[in-house]
Amino acid sequence: MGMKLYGIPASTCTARVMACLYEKGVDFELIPVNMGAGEHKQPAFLNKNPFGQIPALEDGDLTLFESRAITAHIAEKYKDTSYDLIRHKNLKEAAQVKVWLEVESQQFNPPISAIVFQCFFAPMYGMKTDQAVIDSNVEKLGKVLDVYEARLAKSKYLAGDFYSLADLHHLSFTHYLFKTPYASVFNERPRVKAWWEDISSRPVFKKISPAMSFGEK
Ligand SMILES: N[C@@H](CCC(=O)N[C@@H](CSO)C(=O)NCC(=O)O)C(=O)O
Repeated sequence: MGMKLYGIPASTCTARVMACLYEKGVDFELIPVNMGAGEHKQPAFLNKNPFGQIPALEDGDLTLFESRAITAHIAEKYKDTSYDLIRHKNLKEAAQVKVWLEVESQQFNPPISAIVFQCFFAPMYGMKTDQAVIDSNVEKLGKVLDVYEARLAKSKYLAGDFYSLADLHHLSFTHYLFKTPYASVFNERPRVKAWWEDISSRPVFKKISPAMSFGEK
């Protein structure tokens, strides 16, 4: 029985897992969760993720949640299949992948998720967009991307001269950022812009990006 991924393709964190599954060529069944009906807060789903958030993954008798833990499991389980996302044969390269995986989660994700929330979810939930929150997080994201700009002067990708899970983890939120008026935070940094164009030109991104939309123009 194949893997079951619970979530929706428009969700950044579900799309992060789908990108990893596609990159590894692993079959899976996507089981939609009806967020509008609050299905993710019902007992059946809370049994899969006690925090009541999508995605969750069932891999045989293993049930996982947290998208980055799920992708790490997939990348490890299928490390000898298709493209090596975690450089498991080279301890130093693998260590750099671990660093930049954390950088995405700890430094990049907080500001970019705040901007995406304000631009997409606040209006959707009938909340007023807080421009001050956007402005401060665009500035914060800019400082993070200044570090990326310097890093990408030394290596083609974040963890080294190889595409890795660390780059892949950036795909879904950045896709949404480019739908906001704040794409300049990427485009005004030439190496970051070139890096984004490179990683978003991979077939995987073409598979996940069409569904990532909340009905915006
Ligand atoms: N750290 C977790 C975040 C999951 C998350 O925010 N999921 C969102 C949808 S993705 O934008 C979600 O389920 N939101 C509904 C809610 O939080 O109630 C992960 O990486 O899996």
